[in-house]
Amino acid sequence: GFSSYYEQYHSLDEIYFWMSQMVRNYPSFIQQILIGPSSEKRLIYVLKIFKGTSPPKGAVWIDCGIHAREWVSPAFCLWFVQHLIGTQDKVIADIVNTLEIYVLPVWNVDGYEYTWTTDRFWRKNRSRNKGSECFGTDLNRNWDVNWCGKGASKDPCSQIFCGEYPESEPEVKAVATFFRQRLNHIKSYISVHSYSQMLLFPYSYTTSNSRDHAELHHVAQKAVNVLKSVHHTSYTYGTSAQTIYLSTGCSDDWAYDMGIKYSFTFELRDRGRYGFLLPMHLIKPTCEETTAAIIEMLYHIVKTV
Ligand SMILES: NCCCCC[C@@H](C[SeH])C(=O)O
Ligand SMILES: [Zn+2]
Ligand SMILES: [Zn+2]
Repeated sequence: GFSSYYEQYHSLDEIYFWMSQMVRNYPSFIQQILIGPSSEKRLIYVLKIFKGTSPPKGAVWIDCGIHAREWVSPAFCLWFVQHLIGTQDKVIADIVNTLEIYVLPVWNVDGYEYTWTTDRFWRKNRSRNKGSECFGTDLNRNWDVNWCGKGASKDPCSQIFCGEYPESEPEVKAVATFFRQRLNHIKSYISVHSYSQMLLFPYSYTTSNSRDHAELHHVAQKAVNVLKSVHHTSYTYGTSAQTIYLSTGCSDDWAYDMGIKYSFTFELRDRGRYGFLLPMHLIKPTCEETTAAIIEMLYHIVKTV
């Protein structure tokens, strides 16, 4: 049937144009924030969405496209922004009138472009590695939290190369700086990946539970139940190390240890039938169920501020 703009994958240039159009069409609700350059000097933009008339009580952060080949992730961020702006839903109104929503539609801009031009299965960024023919660092292993321990690699040719040192990558430095400038303002960190159908929360670097395990487990359980109610999609959920694998230098563990309690990572559809090549016709159901889950989480969070 008719496939709208939001049921297709879009190139980096199309997404830059989309961002400029959203800011032009909704200047009172959406602002574009330049957070820094990528290693190939492309620009990384965050959209800030807020509809409140009184000052916000806090902010939440959602990033997409940290891993280049996970195309449904940026597709979700575009869908989610459109949904926040386009619906009159009371729950959403409550959220966007109370919290600022920061959305980073494509984090790994160089890698994403590379998957459109050269290698559909590229994961890392495209920075040069000294003394190696291999390019790229895994932006989800480059954070200053148990950096380069188990579940990361010091081999520049590895898909999980941790980088030369913590925050060595401009894409990571840009987001880390953004967070350090807003630490007590940002209440939640949500990172959107694919694929596996999982909702994960700290820790990745240890199988131990965090001090907020009970609450994070409760929020994840409710979110997964809401997600399932939309199209019967089953998700597993739990701490990363207990649910998927041990990994160090991850963005969500870093955010949590910086004091951002509500720190989550989504692995969207599917479970391997299509994997990273999720067909266009599955973008809509995937985004509908994920939006419902995240709205449920934000509704929980907005009641705590
Ligand atoms: N700490 C992040 C949750 C566990 C790993 C997530 C996946 C997404 Se592709 C990874 O970065 O390997
Ligand atoms: Zn990923
Ligand atoms: Zn993944």
